[in-house]
Amino acid sequence: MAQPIAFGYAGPCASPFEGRLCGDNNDRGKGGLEIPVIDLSMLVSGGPDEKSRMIRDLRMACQEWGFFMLINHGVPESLMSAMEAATREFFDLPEDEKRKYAGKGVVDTVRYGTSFASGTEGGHMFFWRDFVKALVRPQFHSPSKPQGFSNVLAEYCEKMHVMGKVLLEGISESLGLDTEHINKMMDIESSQQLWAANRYPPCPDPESVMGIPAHTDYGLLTFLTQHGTDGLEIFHQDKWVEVHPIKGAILVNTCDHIEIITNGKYKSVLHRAKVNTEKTRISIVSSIGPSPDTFVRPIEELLEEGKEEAKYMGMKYREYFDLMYDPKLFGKSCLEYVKTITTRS
Ligand SMILES: O=C(O)CCC(=O)C(=O)O
Ligand SMILES: [Fe+2]
Repeated sequence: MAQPIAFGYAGPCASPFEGRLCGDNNDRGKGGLEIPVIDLSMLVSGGPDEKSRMIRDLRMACQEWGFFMLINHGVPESLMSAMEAATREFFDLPEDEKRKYAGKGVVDTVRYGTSFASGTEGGHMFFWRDFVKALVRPQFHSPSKPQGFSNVLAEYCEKMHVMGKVLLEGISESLGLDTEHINKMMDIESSQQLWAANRYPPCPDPESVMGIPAHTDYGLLTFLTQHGTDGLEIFHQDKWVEVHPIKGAILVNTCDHIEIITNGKYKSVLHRAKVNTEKTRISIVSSIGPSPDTFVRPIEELLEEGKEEAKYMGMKYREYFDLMYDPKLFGKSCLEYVKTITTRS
């Protein structure tokens, strides 16, 4: 069934990572559940028992949550702080400086948008945020200001890419596949990697707006940090669950392309960001995806030797992008479209 587009917004990219928009602004139920914690060092340097426990935990986290906190992830705290400081500096640039990146489409390699001025992407009343995004792989792009920003960005994204590859090795193993299966199939060295940051200023009436409405992300995995101010919520067992990450942890969620290649064994999880009355919230997000030319389809080995039907249509990653902006979706998410199309013929 088609998901309604939140707030009637039909333009591209409420979120730079967005694969699906849905829900409304009233579903503010809270769950008191704790999301899983995964220790990446167990995969890299743990003994055989620790490693197999980690893989088992990872499988559970992916199957039951699609969301987890990653600790001992190998991204230095100093680099995470430097990225946060550089991001704040970017948002503090004069508006006309940022407006240079106020493009319109998915092809823009660096893009800025704000809900607080008309004529920029994101410029509509029901979202309460500014964002900036940069495509950092296969080719590296960055805002040229503030000074030093691009160096921090390059180092940060390199570390995130390395971390993402290791995690995808673990995910391959959690599915009973060869360690390198997903990385090879996705041509991860030429991965499309995206970096983005969101700034949500304090809002006098936080119940009437959303920072970002409910959506899924379209890559393979998204990595998110929220720098001391919570606001992220994930949809879990029919409830919105607030996320309160451990200090220094990176939040990971499985995205549309993990759902596609696993033929739905691991799901792309809905999430959204709330705003508050008091504090500006910053979230920094990066995603790892297939290379743009990779033909993505459910992994053959997971279809139980032909017993299970592929539930998702195969296509190149770059075609999925085009599809996200195609009016033929009629408000349906791209993921639903590639899913339902296999049952249409
Ligand atoms: O700010 C957040 O917590 C969520 C951001 C997000 O989901 C996105 O940028 O895709
Ligand atoms: Fe997202």
